[in-house]
Amino acid sequence: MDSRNPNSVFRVIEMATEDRGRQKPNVLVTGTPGTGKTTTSSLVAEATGLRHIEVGDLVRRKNLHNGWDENFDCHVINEDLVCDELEDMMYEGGNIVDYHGCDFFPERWFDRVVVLQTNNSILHDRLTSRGYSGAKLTNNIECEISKCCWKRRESAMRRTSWSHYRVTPWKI
Ligand SMILES: Nc1ncnc2c1ncn2[C@@H]1O[C@H](COP(=O)(O)OP(=O)(O)O)[C@@H](O)[C@H]1O
Repeated sequence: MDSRNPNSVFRVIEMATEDRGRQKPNVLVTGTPGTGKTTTSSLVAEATGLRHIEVGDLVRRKNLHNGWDENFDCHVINEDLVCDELEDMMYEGGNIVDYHGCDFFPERWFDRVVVLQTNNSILHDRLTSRGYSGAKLTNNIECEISKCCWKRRESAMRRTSWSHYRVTPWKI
């Protein structure tokens, strides 16, 4: 998917609105860090008026975590606090939730799940330039190669319709 192309952007939303009775759809955008979730979600949100919820940012701003993981250089997310924080917004509908995991979200929240992937060497460069190294870098690249996010979607969101996109990097 070219995330700057309005046709492919709107296709995701059209498919979501068809699926359930909510007035506005809730879409989960998942994939390994660096695959383009935040970039794509914010473009879709801008084009559609849906609310973009970047879960990592929400966790930092609202302290929805159990401290800092020194090994992986990230917060240890408190899944219960995150779900409590999101529940009312998800009930209302009209959200694009952007997170690399999906297995702790209630499946009833979502009308569509979108899994993003990108080329592994591009992903490696993006994560390196983001400062990832050592186990954190290896872990994420291995996760992408073994399609972890895809598999998690399969087991955690098995009844929800879904799309998989290999995001085409735009030329700079
Ligand atoms: N389609 C794209 N083409 C080129 N660069 C992209 C594309 N999507 C994302 N990027 C770049 O890749 C990097 C990671 O994107 P980001 O949206 O932050 O990924 P994620 O949210 O999955 O961690 C950013 O520097 C972003 O500008």
